[in-house]
Amino acid sequence: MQPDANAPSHRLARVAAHLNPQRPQMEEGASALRLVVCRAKGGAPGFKVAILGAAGGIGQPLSLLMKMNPLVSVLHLYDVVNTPGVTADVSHMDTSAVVRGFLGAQQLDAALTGMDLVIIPAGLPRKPGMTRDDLFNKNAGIVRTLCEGVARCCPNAIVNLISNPVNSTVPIAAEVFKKAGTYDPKRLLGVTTLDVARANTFVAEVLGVDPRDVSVPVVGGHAGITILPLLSQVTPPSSFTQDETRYLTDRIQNGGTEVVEAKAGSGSATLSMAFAASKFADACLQAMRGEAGIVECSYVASEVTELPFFATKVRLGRGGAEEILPLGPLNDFERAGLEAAKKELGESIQKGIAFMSK
Ligand SMILES: NC(=O)C1=CN([C@@H]2O[C@H](COP(=O)(O)OP(=O)(O)OC[C@H]3O[C@@H](n4cnc5c(N)ncnc54)[C@H](O)[C@@H]3O)[C@@H](O)[C@H]2O)C=CC1
Ligand SMILES: O=C([O-])CC(=O)C(=O)O
Repeated sequence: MQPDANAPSHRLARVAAHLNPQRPQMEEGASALRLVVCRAKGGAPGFKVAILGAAGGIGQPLSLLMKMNPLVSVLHLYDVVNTPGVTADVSHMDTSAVVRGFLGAQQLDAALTGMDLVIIPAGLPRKPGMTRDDLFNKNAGIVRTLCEGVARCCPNAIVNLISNPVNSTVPIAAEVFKKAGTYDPKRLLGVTTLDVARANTFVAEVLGVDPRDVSVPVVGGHAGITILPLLSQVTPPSSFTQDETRYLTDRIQNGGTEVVEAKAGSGSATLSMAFAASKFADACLQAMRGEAGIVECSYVASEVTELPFFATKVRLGRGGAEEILPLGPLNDFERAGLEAAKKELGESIQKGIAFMSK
């Protein structure tokens, strides 16, 4: 007969295991331990999600938002600093996900083992005057190390990669997974949802409508002119003057810089990014659960252009980006933008691939 983990004799042991899940021993017997592990591993319905860089500007509000997501049963928070505090704090929210913290490189594997979805906002943010590419030297190595951990410990997980420069870090992650023999292009998704959120917001402002009623496809990549909003494909169908098109395109392409300058040296977008990352992760989780018809923009391995990676709308499914949707009809302004975007994007992709062949 199964022992009852809720029996008074076992209750405190179960709580203790939650407080310190790395604890190798349980005082109250192995049978209770098995039950605890069963529940903590997702005995409750839901997915196991890890956030790498969880103590950062994005990581903290993203941890909060993922703790609120009913599709999450287990939430692992990993960083090289401050995870005990963030974990203690978030774990007091009375939502169902079980939260565990992991600190430092020696706990990376424990953080990743068994995860279904890994969200990566680890790495340096910009300061005024920097481009995203200026982050390459620091963040390329961080992304490589973390993705090596994913390949080792949860090779079937879906990865949502946020760390900049996304145009190069996604190709780096792909090379890591190829080297490890675990690469499935469908499972590696660069997060460009903030570009879409900004596009929806700025277009709604111009149209004088609620941003929740607006949907703007944003394609290409995630830096400057590689961010290409397709204003000709806005829903609800809308037309814009030339001035409006130039204003909107420029504002969407430079939305990140707008925040970096406003924060004046204290970082880049964190709150809107956590919101966007949580929206994208939720879309992935819903698709992983079998929900049909979920379409989001994402920077993925793609054959839509001659470049190996490109952001377009993708249809999400149980296995990640199951269908890459075409660009659709572009107007002259967008076609010119596409050519400029492809040139810069191609160089950023090559830089990522070259980093991994050193
Ligand atoms: N894809 C997108 O749309 C966006 C991407 N970003 C990027 O997200 C990244 C994070 O931004 P913030 O959270 O504002 O920066 P932050 O500096 O506030 O936080 C980064 C966190 O990463 C951690 N970290 C550093 N090395 C690590 C490692 N090896 N393993 C695990 N954690 C590590 C740091 O300890 C820190 O807690 C930046 O690269 C930024 O450019 C930011 C906004 C939007
Ligand atoms: O601009 C930055 O450095 C951060 C980012 O990617 C964004 O806000 O879109």
